[in-house]
Amino acid sequence: LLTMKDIVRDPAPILRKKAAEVSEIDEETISQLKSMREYLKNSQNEEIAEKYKLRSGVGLAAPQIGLDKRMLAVYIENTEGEVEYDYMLINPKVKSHSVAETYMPSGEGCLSVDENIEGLVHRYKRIRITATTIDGKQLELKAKGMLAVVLQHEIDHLDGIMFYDRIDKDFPNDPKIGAEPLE
Ligand SMILES: CC(C)(C)[C@H](NC(=O)Nc1cc(F)cc(F)c1)C(=O)N(CC(=O)NO)CC1CCCC1
Ligand SMILES: [Zn+2]
Repeated sequence: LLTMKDIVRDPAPILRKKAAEVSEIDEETISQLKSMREYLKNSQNEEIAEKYKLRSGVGLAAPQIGLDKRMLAVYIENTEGEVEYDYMLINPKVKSHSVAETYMPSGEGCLSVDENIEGLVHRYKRIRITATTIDGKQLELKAKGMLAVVLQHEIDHLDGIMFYDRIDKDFPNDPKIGAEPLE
């Protein structure tokens, strides 16, 4: 069971590395990716999160648990506890994206960053990605809104990019022209 002690904190070299492509989807890779998804699911369950002191997460990239592998998990429940997004992606790749940008109005955080860093992180409003799933199938995913933001944040982790790298140093809280806040 993954807990907060398994989550690598900034600054750590692995968080600044370009993660390696997953060449073979073996049993170990599948179980590692499942444990990442399980962390997110557990962290959104009140009793389990409380019991194991888990920070409630919506996405997790393999380097954040010390794995040099290009894979990520996204798990988002809505307020009624219904699953909205549930993905385990291997070798994800952004194939195209909108010109339009969006941002989380309250800024972003990160499970690997303990302090709050203020400022807007601009992301593409819509993205089209391809990835491989744990059953070895190719998947194409068109994402917008929250899912697009989470996927971009996690794919950045696979490229050694932290959310705060994308905050404007001079005008951190200024929305870019034409960017719409995530509703
Ligand atoms: C770091 C943390 C604050 C825990 C963040 N959670 C989060 O943003 N939850 C959230 C946001 C909403 F807008 C509405 C809602 F219902 C819940 C998160 O899990 N991550 C995952 C992470 O660190 N992955 O590496 C950071 C998010 C910032 C933008 C996308 C992922
Ligand atoms: Zn993060």
